[in-house]
Amino acid sequence: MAEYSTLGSVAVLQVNNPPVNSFSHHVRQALVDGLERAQRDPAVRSIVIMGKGRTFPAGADIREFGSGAAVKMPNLLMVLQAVDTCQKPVVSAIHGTALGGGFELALASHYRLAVPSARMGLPEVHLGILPGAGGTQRLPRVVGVKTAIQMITSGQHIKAQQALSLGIVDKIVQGDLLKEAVSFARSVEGRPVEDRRISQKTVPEADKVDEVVEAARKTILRKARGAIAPMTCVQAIQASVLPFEAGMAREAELMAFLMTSWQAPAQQYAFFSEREVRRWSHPRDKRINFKTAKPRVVKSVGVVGAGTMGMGITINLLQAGLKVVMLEVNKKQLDKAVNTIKKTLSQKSASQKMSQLTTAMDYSQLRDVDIVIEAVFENMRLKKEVFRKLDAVTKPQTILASNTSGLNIDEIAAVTKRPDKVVGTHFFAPANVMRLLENIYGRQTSPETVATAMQLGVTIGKVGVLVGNCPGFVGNRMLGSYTAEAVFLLEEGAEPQDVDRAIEEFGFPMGPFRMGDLSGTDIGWKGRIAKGLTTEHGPPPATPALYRRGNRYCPLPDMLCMKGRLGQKTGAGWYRYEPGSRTALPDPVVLQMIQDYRQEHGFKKRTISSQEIVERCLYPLINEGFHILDEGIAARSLDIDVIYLFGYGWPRHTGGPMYYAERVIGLEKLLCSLETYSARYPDHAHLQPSPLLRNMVAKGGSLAALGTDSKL
Ligand SMILES: CC(C)(COP(=O)(O)OP(=O)(O)OC[C@H]1O[C@@H](n2cnc3c(N)ncnc32)[C@H](O)[C@@H]1OP(=O)(O)O)[C@@H](O)C(=O)NCCC(=O)NCCSC(=O)C[C@@H](O)CCCCCCCCCCCCC(=O)O
Ligand SMILES: NC(=O)c1ccc[n+]([C@@H]2O[C@H](COP(=O)([O-])OP(=O)(O)OC[C@H]3O[C@@H](n4cnc5c(N)ncnc54)[C@H](O)[C@@H]3O)[C@@H](O)[C@H]2O)c1
Repeated sequence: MAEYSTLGSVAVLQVNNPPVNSFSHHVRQALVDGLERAQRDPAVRSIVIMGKGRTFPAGADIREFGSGAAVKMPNLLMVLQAVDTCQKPVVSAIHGTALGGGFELALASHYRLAVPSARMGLPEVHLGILPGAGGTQRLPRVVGVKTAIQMITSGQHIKAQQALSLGIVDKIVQGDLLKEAVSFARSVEGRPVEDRRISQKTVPEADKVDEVVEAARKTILRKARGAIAPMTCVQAIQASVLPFEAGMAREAELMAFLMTSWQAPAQQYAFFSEREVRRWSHPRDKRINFKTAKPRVVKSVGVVGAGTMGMGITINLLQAGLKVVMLEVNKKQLDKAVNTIKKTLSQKSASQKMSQLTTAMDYSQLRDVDIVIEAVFENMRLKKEVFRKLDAVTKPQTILASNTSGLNIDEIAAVTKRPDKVVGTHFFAPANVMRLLENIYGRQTSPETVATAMQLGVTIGKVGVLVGNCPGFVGNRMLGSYTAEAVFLLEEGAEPQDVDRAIEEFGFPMGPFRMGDLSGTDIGWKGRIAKGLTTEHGPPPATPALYRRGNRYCPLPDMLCMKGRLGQKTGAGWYRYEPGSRTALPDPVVLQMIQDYRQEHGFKKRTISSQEIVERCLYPLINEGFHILDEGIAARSLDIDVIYLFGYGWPRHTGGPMYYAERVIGLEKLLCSLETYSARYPDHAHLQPSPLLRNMVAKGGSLAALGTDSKL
């Protein structure tokens, strides 16, 4: 609702709809009623609108979309029209976050005040829509088309001070917001409101709009990669040079187009799923769930191994204000890590944050930490050795976590006397940037240990997802079938750039081969050597070239590594790189290597369409997701989607692999395609449809109903 009160001549409308004061139908109704009442009351000479509790309204109530409630009268457009055309000055007083429709309400008001900590913006693009309550028409009238495009297509929040410099906010007020807003409202009473209406202004430098739009179009099309909302936002902004009513009509038309697209519900699902993963639970052990399991307090963390991951994890922990003891066996590496950490921490707080860091080469220095995160080489023998040491030196209550990318957590836990306190905390590179934290419980991990790992994720600003233990866990296990199929496509005729292009057009920031070059082609190679699938010099003796343990195997990635082509770090991988450049250039050497290989093994080169590339790479990945759900490794399909959205660059506008499978491809079609491909390639095990997928197609039922994500 919106609470109505008066303070002398000022009517105050306080939106009260926790948690974020979104514009649910009852709020809209109360605002319209409140405005009418204030208009009617001769004693009222000005109006203040603000949010109660933590924030100014954060926009439309997203849960109303698709339910019919968003269009129930009065809709948000009508509320804002009432504000804009009000004959008495309306002042929006902003604290917290004025987002989407909330910010649009502020723009429809005649004056805007903000506290210094307030932030504002139009993040609708992340929900697959546009600011459809006049945001695309009013914002350019204040800041110009260029800045409006930048703000709206990025969805970025700006701070109060920046809003002031852009002319969005009239004044930043210190102290009590209500008191300040009422005093400001009194000061403008009796002044004409006509020239305060943004809707009546014209867009600055309107004659340059087409030029600005054309420049923006190129960048956006390159960045948006299949998402339709960003460019549609630009089209709406372009219409802001028209008379206001005509621009609003264009905005409404484009909003309707987006609202009825398949991408908007996918992005809204992604928004809620990101939040839903906080309500984690073990699919079978009732004690392990977010409601009852209590975390231990973590103030200090040990990080073992100061390589790529240990360094990133340490930066992340320091940024969150935690104390860190970083241990490394190699002194040179330790010094290098300290230097990198210092450089990465922001100048302003570097020295304070660095004072929280202790470096160590002796394990006994870890004795007092609350949790240790191990990030040494991916080698089971070494991990066991490290965990034995950690078990011996740390306090009995210290939690021992491993950042392994996929080794068995139970096997690691078994070498300690505290298997209940052992957990997987799988960070993604670069660990201080990537938002995902895949937390893995083992057979004996206690509820308290799981809760502590999940809470640590919250403390350090990660999106934490809880999963079970299996080789590769959820993310890397699914990725295995994707990368395997990508190299099979090379055998048949595709070139690395064909595969990458198709996957990037689908929406990934990078295809599998460019990605491989970035992370280092030797990561997978070392893993395959450790598993005995290959050796540094080729296949193990007496091994058929194209099979391993009865499964189809493509040795091309091993051959690449044997040539010393380890990716960007060696200047050559699947592509070649000019010195100092990260641009992937197709390399005739690699293409010849692939061609020779095809000839040697009797593969006939054929042209492979982008559609086949996408299906052959993504369908087995999704199929593995079904196996994972079937085994209870992921509790819900949304957990898998969030892992892929935040850890693997899966395009957000498709909702994530499982959402995409069910709502965009359709399970029946997915099954049918997998059946076709597995009939064509009977020895590609990952193309065999999962029993769960078959079952769901046969019996019906939704992915959401398998888990607890019934709210979505
Ligand atoms: C606000 C935040 C920054 C707060 O972050 P914080 O981390 O503090 O908290 P959480 O993110 O955890 O959120 C807490 C809690 O609140 C839920 N929530 C947040 N925002 C909303 C919201 N806007 N609506 C509903 N629920 C919300 C969140 O899910 C959490 O609850 P949970 O149970 O999940 O844990 C941060 O939350 C944030 O960034 N929020 C989103 C802000 C945003 O994106 N705002 C824009 C919303 S869209 C909008 O405003 C559209 C308008 O521009 C235009 C509307 C025009 C309408 C025109 C007429 C109708 C035409 C439409 C046709 C419809 C078709 C149809 O329906 O059929
Ligand atoms: N690099 C990635 O992209 C990535 C992503 C996710 C997870 N991981 C996992 O993180 C772990 C670390 O990977 P990385 O890429 O940071 O490796 P890295 O080779 O960059 O660093 C490992 C560090 O561990 C140190 N070390 C070795 N033995 C040690 C010991 N006994 N005690 C203390 N330090 C020791 C090494 O000197 C080295 O600096 C691995 O398990 C890996 O699978 C890596």
